[in-house]
Amino acid sequence: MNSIKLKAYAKINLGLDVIRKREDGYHEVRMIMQTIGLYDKVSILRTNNTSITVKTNLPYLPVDENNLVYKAAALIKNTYQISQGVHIILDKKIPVAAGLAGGSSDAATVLYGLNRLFHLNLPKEELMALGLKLGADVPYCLMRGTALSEGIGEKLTALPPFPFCYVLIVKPGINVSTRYVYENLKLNDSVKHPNIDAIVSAIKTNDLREAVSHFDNVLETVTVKDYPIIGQIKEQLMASGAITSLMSGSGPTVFGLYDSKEKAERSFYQFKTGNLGKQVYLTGLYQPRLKLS
Ligand SMILES: C[C@](O)(CO)[C@H](O)COP(=O)(O)OP(=O)(O)OC[C@H]1O[C@@H](n2ccc(N)nc2=O)[C@H](O)[C@@H]1O
Ligand SMILES: Nc1ncnc2c1ncn2[C@@H]1O[C@H](COP(=O)(O)OP(=O)(O)OP(=O)(O)O)[C@@H](O)[C@H]1O
Repeated sequence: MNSIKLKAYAKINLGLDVIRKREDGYHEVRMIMQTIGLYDKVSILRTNNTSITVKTNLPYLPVDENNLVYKAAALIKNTYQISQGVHIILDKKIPVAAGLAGGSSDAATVLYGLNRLFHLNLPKEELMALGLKLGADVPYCLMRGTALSEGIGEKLTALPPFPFCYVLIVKPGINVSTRYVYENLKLNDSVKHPNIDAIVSAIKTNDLREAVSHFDNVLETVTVKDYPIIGQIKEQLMASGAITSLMSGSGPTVFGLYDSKEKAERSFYQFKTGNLGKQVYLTGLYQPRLKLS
């Protein structure tokens, strides 16, 4: 096998709680992770030289060692002393710096792809440990589906699939860095912590309404205040008949879940023709896990 073509799926957070700030500056979290059907295409080709080269459809993304796909390839090549080069073609559709783990998923996909392309037969645990060096969301992106994520994102527990819903993704035309949001989070007594255990229990009993009633994201306390457009998008999603709407991760993307295709499509059209969303996608929850040994 000289090349491989893969899909790197985006995630949303159905619940996100921050427990405490650790001594190393990272935060201990408890999150419900969910893969959605929006993906980037990643093609990896073995080459006749020793270098890593990257090509992407987005002119503003780096193609050097600052791109997460480059970092993932370099990590594999250095760790396992692989001299042969690779060319990575990255076709991005997942909005960038959006809270959808686009870069993390691309990196996870390259780890997975190179494991297969170079017949490394690395066990899941080893791939996930490598992934964690690239970003806190990368281990989850190697798992996919519905999961509880703890620690800084590396302690993963698979959950039963969340009941299918249509997902409307709305990213406003603002950029918010993950680091900024965590650094500006104030974990004082007035912060309302979501009941992550209640979401886990409701998922286990397949109770959609009960699960949704506990959805919340503490990082909204930073962004909704700074960027009122996030609150406006949430309001429009709810007014359009969404079961719930929430900011994903550190934002600024907001998602709405729908049990009706018709309502989701009508809302999609409303956002597409309005001025709240710069990037708008209609997709669904995506449940298959990535198969690892
Ligand atoms: C917001 C989420 O996307 C929710 O899934 C993740 O918690 C963030 O995951 P990520 O983007 O893969 O995170 P990284 O690339 O490892 O870290 C970006 C920055 O976010 C902060 N960070 C991230 C994860 C975490 N548990 N605590 C943190 O404080 C750190 O300041 C770090 O410098
Ligand atoms: N392959 C990549 N795709 C997207 N961004 C990348 C990539 N490689 C490096 N980056 C850089 O990483 C930054 C974060 O991008 P990304 O799209 O992963 O954010 P995110 O969706 O907010 O991630 P998360 O949800 O994990 O916090 C961007 O500013 C971008 O320049």
